[in-house]
Amino acid sequence: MLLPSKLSRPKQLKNVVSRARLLHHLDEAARYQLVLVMGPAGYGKTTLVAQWAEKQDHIGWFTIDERDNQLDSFADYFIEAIQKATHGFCKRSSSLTQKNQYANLVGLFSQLIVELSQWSESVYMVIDDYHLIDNQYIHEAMQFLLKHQPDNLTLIILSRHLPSLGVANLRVREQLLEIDSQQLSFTHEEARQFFDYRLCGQVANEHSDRLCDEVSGWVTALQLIVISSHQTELSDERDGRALSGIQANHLSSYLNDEVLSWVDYKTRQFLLRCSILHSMNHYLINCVTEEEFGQQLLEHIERQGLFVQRIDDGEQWFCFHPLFANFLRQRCQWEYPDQLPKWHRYAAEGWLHLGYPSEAIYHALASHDQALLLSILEQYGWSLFHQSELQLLDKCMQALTDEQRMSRPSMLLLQAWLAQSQHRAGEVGKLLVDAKNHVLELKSDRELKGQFAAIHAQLSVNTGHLDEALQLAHQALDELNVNDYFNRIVAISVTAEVLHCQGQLDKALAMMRQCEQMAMEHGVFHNGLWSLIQQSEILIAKGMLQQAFDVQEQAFELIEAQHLHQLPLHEFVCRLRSQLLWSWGHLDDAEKAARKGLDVMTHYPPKQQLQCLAMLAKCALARGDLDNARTFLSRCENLLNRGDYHTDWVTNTDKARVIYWQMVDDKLAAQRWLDGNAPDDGADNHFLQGKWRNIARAHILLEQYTQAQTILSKLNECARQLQLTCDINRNLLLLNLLHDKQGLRAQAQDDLIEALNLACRTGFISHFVIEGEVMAKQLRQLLQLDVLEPLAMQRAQSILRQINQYYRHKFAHFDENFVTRLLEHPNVPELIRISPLTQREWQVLGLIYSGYSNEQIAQELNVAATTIKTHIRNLYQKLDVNHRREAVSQAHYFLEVMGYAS
Ligand SMILES: Nc1ncnc2c1ncn2[C@@H]1O[C@H](COP(=O)(O)OP(=O)(O)OP(=O)(O)O)[C@@H](O)[C@H]1O
Repeated sequence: MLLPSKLSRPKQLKNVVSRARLLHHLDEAARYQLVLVMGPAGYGKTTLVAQWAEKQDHIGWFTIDERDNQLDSFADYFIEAIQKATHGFCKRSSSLTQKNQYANLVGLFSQLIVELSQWSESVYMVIDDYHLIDNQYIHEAMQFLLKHQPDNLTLIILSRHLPSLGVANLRVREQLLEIDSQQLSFTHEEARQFFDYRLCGQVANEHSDRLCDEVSGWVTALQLIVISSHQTELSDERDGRALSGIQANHLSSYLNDEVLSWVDYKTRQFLLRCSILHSMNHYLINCVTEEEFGQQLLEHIERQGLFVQRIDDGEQWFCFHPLFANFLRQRCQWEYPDQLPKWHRYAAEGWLHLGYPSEAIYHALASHDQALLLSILEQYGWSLFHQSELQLLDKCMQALTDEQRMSRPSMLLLQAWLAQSQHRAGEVGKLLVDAKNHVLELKSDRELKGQFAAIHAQLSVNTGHLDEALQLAHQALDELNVNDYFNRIVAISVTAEVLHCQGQLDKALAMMRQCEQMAMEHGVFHNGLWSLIQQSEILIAKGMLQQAFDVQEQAFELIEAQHLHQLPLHEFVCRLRSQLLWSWGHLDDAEKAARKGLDVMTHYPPKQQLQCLAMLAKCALARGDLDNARTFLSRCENLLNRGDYHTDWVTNTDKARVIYWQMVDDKLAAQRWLDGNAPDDGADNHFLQGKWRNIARAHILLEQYTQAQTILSKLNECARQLQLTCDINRNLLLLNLLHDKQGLRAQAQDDLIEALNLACRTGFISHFVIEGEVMAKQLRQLLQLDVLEPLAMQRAQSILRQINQYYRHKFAHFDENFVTRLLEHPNVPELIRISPLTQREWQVLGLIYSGYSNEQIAQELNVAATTIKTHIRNLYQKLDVNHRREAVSQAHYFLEVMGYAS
């Protein structure tokens, strides 16, 4: 009695993803003798072929189980499937099987071949799960069939591993069509569709793509993700992130039942041991498994469809499917906890032999063999540092004891540089004290003293101790070996930084270029990147923004070429790029660069996000988007309260805060901030200039004009003396604000004209835009007076355009906050309080005041012109005015009452 289910193709599930690229491939099947669809468990073989089979007329289907290793069972099902495909045409073969009248399978197939060759149509015979066949007679009979089969027959075999069917020969004769696991893997597009069908569009595309990559396109894993998401009852707030974890027990049971329980003891041991390797070649396999023929065993495993993937064209390197590897590693941990350290040690030694220290370290850490770890670090620690393996090295340091580190000055130095490169200044200071107290050689070993002096110099310049930094840098250069390029470059670069801070920009720039050249020549790319960053800063200070942009490009290229993406310095470049783009008014791109900086910092403590968050706040401010600016600034303030920062970091953040307070007229916050701010002496560099400017802006907001005037005059004098062009440009804008507030129109106008002329060199836009309507009003006047040079005029027009685009209608004067305060003001007419304008009407009033026509207002607010007319009619009524001019003067009055218009 034959089971019908084994003879019919599986019913298609609902919502099957149609895989056109593979179906198209299968459409070629008739031209081949054999189609082999091969891939590990659950890769979608059956579903694919069943989907294709749906449209075929003459197709037989035979799903194998273990019992079909018996010849008569195999024969019965095979012939019956052919009968179904040919509508009972092969009567003789069928009768032979029914009566069991054939000597052997080859004999039966001979008869079948004769009968089939008389059938006029193409016929397909699908055999699913062929990997379950281990009877050699069946393989031989199948080979016989393949050799003699008539042209109209195509066998389609689905198997988890390579069947013993003489496939190589068919391949050479171009009689084999293959679909392998790589082709069967779901593409991003297919995975998106898969999730769409099952979770109704709840998974964002990027998330679906990431999941697809994580499971290497293995559809069963995608299925398990969906099942897990149902079971964790995410229905209400089902979101992509919650789907990330496949329930481990589902996956384990699947892999255990479908894969591991089928393999023999030796293979199982081999798999478990190899699983500790994230990638492997024959040498590593032999090391870890202590087998001589590891590679052959692995290839055997690959043929069995045990989730082994080749990862290079040279076919030397393999890895397990990531989920299978995790599963095996977990098993290994449970079953062989005592053996694991030893196996990891073998792996570490193997990787070292092959010259891959970072892989070796990973295994040395897992083996808990500190002696091994130390010896690897002593040999390769510095080269790994220069290759930016900072996090791995940090882990190593944590794994060593204090004594182990103290007794080796080079370890201590390495640890200090690790902390330095990741902005952990406090830790660097502590390590330097430890070195001084505990490292005996430090007193006598000149070279070592020089190395410690170099890092100490770097720490000193970062913490603003310029004299000390300079003295230490000189000491280092004096004591260091001439070949110690890394430390010599540090010492020179510190000297250049000091010069930069002292305002000696040309000298600083030349020295930084020298550092860059040395760094590139000797392959110390961190330092190369650092000197590019510094050059960019100096060029910006000199007002040469385009050159700074080009240097930043070089920095990005270096990051790309030397894979420095994870380095905190990468964030520095992104942030500088963001600042520059912000200055030029390219706010979308500035925002993108800042977000990229945040991405770089994902793996570092949140503290280090401060600068990029401040940049995002500045982008929001330039757009007049106060809500968003507030959100970013709150995050900044949380971070500021939690740690100490470099002055520059605080200054940049404070800049955004003070501008925000100016925009929302928060005098209290400004006063509080001013009270807690102890200013430094001098303003020889852009850090200090920026710090003073923040203070001056706060004074202006608080109407303490004399203090502001004193600060700004000094700042500008110093900036002019040192030719800090960008700072002069910024100072002029603040002077303009101050003079405007003081009613000193002529002076304000002179400041603005000079600022605009300078902006033709610096390219500044946003510095003007953030001053909002006060700036717009003055620019309009200047344009009307026609006193600007052509280039300055163009700049003024672009600034005006941006203020109009981002800012004017959202201008703080007419936002909700402003209106609330206005209505509380005693000088506001009673009529406005009794029948106040709606928020929209205030907005329209703001635009009328800013000189917009009705059509322009309609465009700006994206409504019909007739709607605007209604708003205007209503607001005229509420303000008790009869025409536009009166409305403008009423608006002007409100602004005046609140201290804005002059
Ligand atoms: N095109 C598809 N669309 C949607 N789901 C699919 C698709 N292909 C496969 N699946 C899902 O993946 C699971 C495994 O697929 P399938 O049984 O076809 O794999 P297989 O490679 O034949 O597995 P085995 O090695 O166990 O025979 C199926 O249960 C199905 O839910």
